[in-house]
Amino acid sequence: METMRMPDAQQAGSLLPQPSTSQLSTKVPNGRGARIRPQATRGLLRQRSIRAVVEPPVLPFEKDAEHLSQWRPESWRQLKAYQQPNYRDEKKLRDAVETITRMPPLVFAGECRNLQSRLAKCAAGEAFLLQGGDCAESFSQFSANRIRDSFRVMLQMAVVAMFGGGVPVVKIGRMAGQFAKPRSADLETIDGMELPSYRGDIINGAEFTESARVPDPQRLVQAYNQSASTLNLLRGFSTGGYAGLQRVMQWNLEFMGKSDEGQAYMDLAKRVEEAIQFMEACGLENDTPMMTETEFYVSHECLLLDYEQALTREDSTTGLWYDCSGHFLWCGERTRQLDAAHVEFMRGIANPIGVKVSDKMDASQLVSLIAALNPENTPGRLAVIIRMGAGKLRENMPRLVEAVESAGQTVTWVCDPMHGNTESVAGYKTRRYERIRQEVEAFFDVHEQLGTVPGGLHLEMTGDDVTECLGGGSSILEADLNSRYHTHCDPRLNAEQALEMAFYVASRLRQRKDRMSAQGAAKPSSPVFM
Ligand SMILES: O=C[C@H](O)[C@H](O)COP(=O)(O)O
Ligand SMILES: C=C(OP(=O)(O)O)C(=O)O
Ligand SMILES: [Mn+2]
Repeated sequence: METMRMPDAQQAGSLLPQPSTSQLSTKVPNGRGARIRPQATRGLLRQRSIRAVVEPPVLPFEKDAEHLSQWRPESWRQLKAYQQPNYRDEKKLRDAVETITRMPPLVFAGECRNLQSRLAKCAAGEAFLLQGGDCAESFSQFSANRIRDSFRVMLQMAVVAMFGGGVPVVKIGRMAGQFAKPRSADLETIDGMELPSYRGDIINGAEFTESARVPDPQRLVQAYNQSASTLNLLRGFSTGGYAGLQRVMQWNLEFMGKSDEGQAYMDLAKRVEEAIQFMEACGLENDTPMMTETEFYVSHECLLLDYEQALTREDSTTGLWYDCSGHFLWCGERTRQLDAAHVEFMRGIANPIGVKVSDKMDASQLVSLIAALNPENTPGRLAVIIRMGAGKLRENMPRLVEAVESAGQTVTWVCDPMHGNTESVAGYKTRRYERIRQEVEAFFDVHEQLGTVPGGLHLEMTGDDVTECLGGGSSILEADLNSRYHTHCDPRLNAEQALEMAFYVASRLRQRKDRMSAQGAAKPSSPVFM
């Protein structure tokens, strides 16, 4: 049986920067490493005889096998870690980290490997990733019903995209760990009063009081416990019958039945049900896992490195390190510096990972970052999550995609249409559905023009009937924002808006599939997962 080895308790618990050791022998005294070219990428360029449009990447630290073998869960401590809290009480932090270090992993290495193979299919255009959930999970809004409702909308969206678009959908929740938030500003001012910014419930409280905003290490343990409960319920829903395809009609949420999206969903679900009945008449066994279960993975931003280190365990089967806080971790736009702590941590974990990329990224920088995070160029290992804003994507994404393609790098291209489209309206942080849809449209258009693969969609969304994003079929107006604005950080699509987006994505996936079939290039999708 597969087991996970915990990092040495003393090392994991040691919160002080480790003294320079042989681990990072290529480091030069100023903290930046020797600048050499990555072996893996050079080899690839030779093998595939692809001419790079950018100079081969130059990395701040060596990426050879020896260096990777010297990586430790605490190696990041030697580099600058952005967006970390300043804990006042080191001892309390050490205790909290030690508590989590002794806790069981939340996910297993084998699950992460399965997900990676699914994501490789997304990179190849044989499946599509749907990743969604809260901007910030919270302690106060933690409830079984909320988890169920978000899960249920994800199931509905997946059915729409699969039946409408004709491709398998890989589902990943921003759930069971999505607590830590990077912020643009360290301080927040309200009515002349200045306090430290809210950084997510794993760090401090959202209430605008001095005491709530003090980072509290005990919150790490609470976040771990809540993640464990959330994951437990999600595993129950996924495998206990709730997610069985025969229940496709029953997933419609109460309040959606009356809306246009709810009706469109019911029409589609009816057709799915008929198709299942037809297949049953043909002899399909309806009690196989394919019909009664679903695969559902969890993810969050790999931001709070004390927490991530404490859950990083060595997999006894492969000897690789997995961050067992979630199946998939991503590096945020604000913490993706090549020479800093988050990239150092993430390059050493074997989970499938992602990196957020805005229009600020330049092409050679991206090629270097990809080489650092995926030196073996393993399909499914790395998702590049583009978040540029509807206006900027058409102008800025092509040069990035072209550079990565020319370098022979395989990534899963994912669209986050949320974070580049945030605006402030009537004192609320909001996003317009139309802008979000336009960014998704631009993402599909650019891939179509370049002949590359739109691999997935990353949304901030909820199963609740919130009024946080404007527009969509449900026509949320500016005056509605204060009615059900519940998010602790960024505005989310509500269930109707999310479903509407799924119909749009399905239409683009269908067009793509038809185009590929007409060119004789479509590969049969393997229906091994839903
Ligand atoms: O979720 C992402 C970020 O944490 C969030 O967009 C930051 O918001 P801010 O710009 O208000 O700090
Ligand atoms: C912080 C987030 O995104 P980004 O890093 O793209 O701003 C997020 O996904 O919540
Ligand atoms: Mn967000």
